[in-house]
Amino acid sequence: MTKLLVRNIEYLADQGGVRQGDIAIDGATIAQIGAVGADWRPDQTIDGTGKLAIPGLINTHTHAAMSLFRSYADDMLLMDWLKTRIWPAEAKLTAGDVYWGSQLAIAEMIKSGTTTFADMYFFMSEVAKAVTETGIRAVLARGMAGVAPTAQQALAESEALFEEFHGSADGRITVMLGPHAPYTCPPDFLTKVVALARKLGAEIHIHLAETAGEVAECQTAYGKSPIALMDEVGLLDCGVLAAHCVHVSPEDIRIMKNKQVRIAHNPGSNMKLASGIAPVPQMLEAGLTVGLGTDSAASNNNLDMLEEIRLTALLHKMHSNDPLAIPAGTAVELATTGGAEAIGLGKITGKLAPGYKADIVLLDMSGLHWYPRHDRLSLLAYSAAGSDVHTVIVNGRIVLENKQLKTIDEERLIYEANTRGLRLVR
Ligand SMILES: N[C@@H](CCSC[C@H]1O[C@@H](n2cnc3c(=O)[nH]cnc32)[C@H](O)[C@@H]1O)C(=O)O
Ligand SMILES: [Zn+2]
Repeated sequence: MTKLLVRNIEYLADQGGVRQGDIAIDGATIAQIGAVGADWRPDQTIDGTGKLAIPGLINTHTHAAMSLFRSYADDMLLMDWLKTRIWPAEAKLTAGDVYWGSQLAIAEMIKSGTTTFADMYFFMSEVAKAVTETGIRAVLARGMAGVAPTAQQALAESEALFEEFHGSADGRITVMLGPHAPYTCPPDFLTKVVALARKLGAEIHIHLAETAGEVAECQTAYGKSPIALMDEVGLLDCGVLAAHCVHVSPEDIRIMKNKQVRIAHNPGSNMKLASGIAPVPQMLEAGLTVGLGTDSAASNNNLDMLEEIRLTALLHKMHSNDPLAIPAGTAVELATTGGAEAIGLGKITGKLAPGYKADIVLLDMSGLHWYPRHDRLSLLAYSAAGSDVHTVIVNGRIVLENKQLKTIDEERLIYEANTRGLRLVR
């Protein structure tokens, strides 16, 4: 097993605050942090001078391969965007497109400090292949629309994905079930999803209460909010990662707390699609687990989690008319520990602490926007940019070194992604 030493670095301590010290990595795991003794004999040493080590950021909700649709259809309403532009283009996707689109997203995520992402899409074995090859960590779900004739096939594919990839790639891949949303999955289909989740012991990743229209439609059709409807079909008993939850009532929040639903908050996507503002301060106050996500590059339009941290802090201050809402430290926590808990990996990633997986990002603090250094946490939340990311370690393996991708051929990737993206919308 390879032993690494990150020497003389400032790091975001598990106990809070920023400290100075060394990080010893043994294989995939953080062995020591703080003062590492001279008896630690590393195979490789990384000089941490002038850098800030943070836990790898967790992108709790995306559709990686949709990066192929970046800049194709902007400035539209969600339903119009999905129905007239995105779904027709997605109908032409091939397995190869999903592989290269996912690689494009993974490359962008690694370069901006994300070490784990939760994905919902199709051709998921291609995504698993890209994850396996590139070294990133991921929680994968085969997106399912519950309408005939594809519904049954989507369930079968989800089961096969779970059997083949859950726990694979040295444990870097986790598989969930991915019913797309209440408006694409009727209750009788969701009942089948619940049965499959129980059989496999799989958790669920779903879009919930994203727009006011979705909630109104659900009320009309079922006399219930999407959250209450999901509770009724038993979905919330499976362990749920719920994307958006923008339009939720205090009663919905109570149900979610009761059923320990974890939320993926996507401020960039919600703002761009004008979906609304999720009541994140109220969710946190109620004790809910909240992580941050980018959603896809087609509704964001990048996958930079440092931007989502900043947007989260700014959006909720503005919305609540309270500059004390979501302070810097909270926003960073949501993107690290909160995100890890949201995707069910809170025991292995999201923290720099002994025993946790070595999912570590080193930020280069030499840029002008890192001076003066009154408060590193403030600099991280409000001033840092994805382009400051210098080194990325996932599961103990260096995947970005001196801003260069170690597991991805960037030139080939750009060619494939560009030609494939343009072909899809021709
Ligand atoms: N509809 C697919 C499976 C869904 S995959 C995930 C889906 O989420 C869609 N998507 C992307 N962004 C959003 C969003 O913000 N809200 C709802 N759906 C989205 C995306 O286009 C993709 O179709 C099927 O036929 O099996
Ligand atoms: Zn989404």
